[in-house]
Amino acid sequence: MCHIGTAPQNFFFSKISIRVAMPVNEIVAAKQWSELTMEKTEVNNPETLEDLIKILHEKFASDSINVDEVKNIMEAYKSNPQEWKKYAIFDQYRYTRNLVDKGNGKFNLIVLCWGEGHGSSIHDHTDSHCFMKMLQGQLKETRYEWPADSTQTEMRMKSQSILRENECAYINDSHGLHRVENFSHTEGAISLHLYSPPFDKCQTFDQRTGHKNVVKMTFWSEFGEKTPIQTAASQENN
Ligand SMILES: N[C@@H](CS(=O)O)C(=O)O
Ligand SMILES: [Fe+2]
Repeated sequence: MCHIGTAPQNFFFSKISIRVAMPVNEIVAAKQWSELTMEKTEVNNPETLEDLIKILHEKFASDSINVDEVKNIMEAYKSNPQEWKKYAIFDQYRYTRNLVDKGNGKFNLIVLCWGEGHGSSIHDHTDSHCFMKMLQGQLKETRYEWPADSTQTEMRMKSQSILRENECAYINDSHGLHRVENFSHTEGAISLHLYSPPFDKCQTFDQRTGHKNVVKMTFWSEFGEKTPIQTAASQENN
């Protein structure tokens, strides 16, 4: 009985005395610690596109990245059209590539706009990481095996999947090649791609023969401003 009666009193007393005795610098340290841990939870939950870009800059500052972590961060950003609409510039004839951020030279972040029925050729990703997140609508991704050299045969399909709003897919050349298509006849689709390291050329492949070509990739707009028409860019990936 006695023990039960006195314990809370002691506890109460010691709690008060710790508070009073805690030096100011320790209180500041405790506050900073709690802010740090709060920041840690925010890392995986970017609230805005600007927030997402800031986090990506931090993650790509080091020489190695964690693919699953980046994929999770991109998925955690909940698409808000107000934040990306200035980059979403469509073309009537083919999908467009709109540069959003140059990632301190470590990555390119690009908004791709796919009109009804638009799609890419089968292509590789020039030994880079490729993250692809849906901002609006849906896209179909078809993956293919690399063709053997000097082949003349139909390319072998590996898999097909539908990417839905806010989902993020990942591919690199070791996973094979892919083609991406907006299969809707009535809606556009918009995706956010991150390539690291950045590249401006890739190889495209003929589905019937496996023959390849190197193509230059251009931006339809940069930082929300339409790029002047480039007449030399006749070979494109779309
Ligand atoms: N990798 C393509 C888009 S997609 O079809 O993955 C590009 O950057 O143009
Ligand atoms: Fe691609």
